Amino acid sequence: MNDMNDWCFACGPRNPIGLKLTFREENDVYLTNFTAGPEHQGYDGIMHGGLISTLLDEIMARYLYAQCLTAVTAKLEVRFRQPTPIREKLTISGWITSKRGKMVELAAKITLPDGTVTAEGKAIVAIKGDE
Ligand SMILES: CCCCCCCCCCCC(=O)SCCNC(=O)CCNC(=O)[C@H](O)C(C)(C)COP(=O)(O)OP(=O)(O)OC[C@H]1O[C@@H](n2cnc3c(N)ncnc32)[C@H](O)[C@@H]1OP(=O)(O)O
Repeated sequence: MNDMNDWCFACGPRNPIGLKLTFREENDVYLTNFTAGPEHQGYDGIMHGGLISTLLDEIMARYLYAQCLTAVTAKLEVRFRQPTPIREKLTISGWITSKRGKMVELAAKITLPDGTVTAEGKAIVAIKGDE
């Protein structure tokens, strides 16, 4: 882990075009909030699917980083359940579902203020050694 991690697109405080996510943990669930703007949309008013995937990827892989593990996403699956609107406060949550050696399986979701789930993710995240 080094200072260049400060440039992480999703959470790096130094990245001028990054999302600058900040995180918290509650009852073994890792959480962040994000409100997308027009610069994050694909179709008018709808968040770009690639960035939705980024939010889900980040909440899962970074949960392990927060546990002082160097972790990289080995597989990411996204289910876009319904359009994710811009200008609404999103809650992104992630949690561990199983561990198999150095591979950790996690799940995640994006929720609107009214509780609607717009997207779900599953990931296999690999714990890297000190090599
Ligand atoms: C403020 C600062 C913040 C700092 C920022 C912190 C947050 C960052 C969050 C961003 C997260 C990302 O996007 S990370 C960036 C995107 N991801 C990457 O770049 C990862 C690229 N891929 C890799 O490096 C590699 O493929 C690995 C490490 C994932 C796996 O390679 P490896 O270690 O050589 O392992 P390998 O021999 O291939 O496989 C070992 C065993 O794992 C299994 N295995 C391997 N891959 C998979 C897979 N996808 N799904 C299932 N199983 C798999 C194999 O079957 C094998 O089992 P067996 O047959 O032996 O039983």
